[in-house]
Amino acid sequence: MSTLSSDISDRLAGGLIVSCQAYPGEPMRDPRTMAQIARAAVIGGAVAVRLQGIEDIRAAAGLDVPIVGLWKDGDADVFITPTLDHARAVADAGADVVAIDGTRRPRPDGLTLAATVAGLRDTHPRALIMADCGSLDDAIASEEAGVDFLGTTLSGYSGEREKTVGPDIELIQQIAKRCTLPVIAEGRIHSPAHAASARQAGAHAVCVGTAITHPSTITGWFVSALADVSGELA
Ligand SMILES: CC(=O)N[C@H](C=O)[C@@H](O)[C@H](O)[C@H](O)COP(=O)(O)O
Repeated sequence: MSTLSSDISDRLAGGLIVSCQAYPGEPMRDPRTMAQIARAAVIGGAVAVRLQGIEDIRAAAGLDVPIVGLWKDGDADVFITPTLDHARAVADAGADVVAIDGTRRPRPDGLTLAATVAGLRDTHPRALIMADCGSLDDAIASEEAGVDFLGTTLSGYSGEREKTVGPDIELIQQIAKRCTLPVIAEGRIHSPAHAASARQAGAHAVCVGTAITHPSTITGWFVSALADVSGELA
């Protein structure tokens, strides 16, 4: 592990990364809004923030925590920072850690994951790389490809694993046991208890998005709980 990588890894250790994302067409889809949410998360104790899109990453510059940046683009299966050009643009925008698709699926630019990692290292040696994986085999391949962090982001979304209710604790355990790199647990961590379980399962850090930064979904959780009670009372 390089000095740079171990510095950031130390800052993330045991901590919470907050993913601040609004989806196309949503009212909060605005870089200034996302930067404000990111600042609020830092005040709450986040050790890093995860931001989607070049403008959102730029808008969050100057925060006192590392930025994990990604760029969701395209209609292909591989859409999280899908190509080397996307990865370079995310690094140029100011991300300390570039999150890229870490699955073994074909990438839109035809490069392998290893070639993508090597290409980014060539032009942006200071950028660290997080592989967003969907399975243990993805994580093993990503580690071999030379990334810095292994995320469970795509578990339940890449076709290799069931979409668990809550985090995929089994996958976190499998990766932590089999791989050497730090694991970032991400995906459907919907409560502090989920976050604690992910950490206990071997995660180096835990990334939460929806449950902190997506008010429409959170509102929906409350609305359906009330609807369930109304059904029982009827
Ligand atoms: C699968 C995919 O596209 N995941 C994205 C990755 O950046 C985001 O939409 C998620 O919100 C993020 O991973 C955090 O997960 P959760 O929102 O479940 O806490």
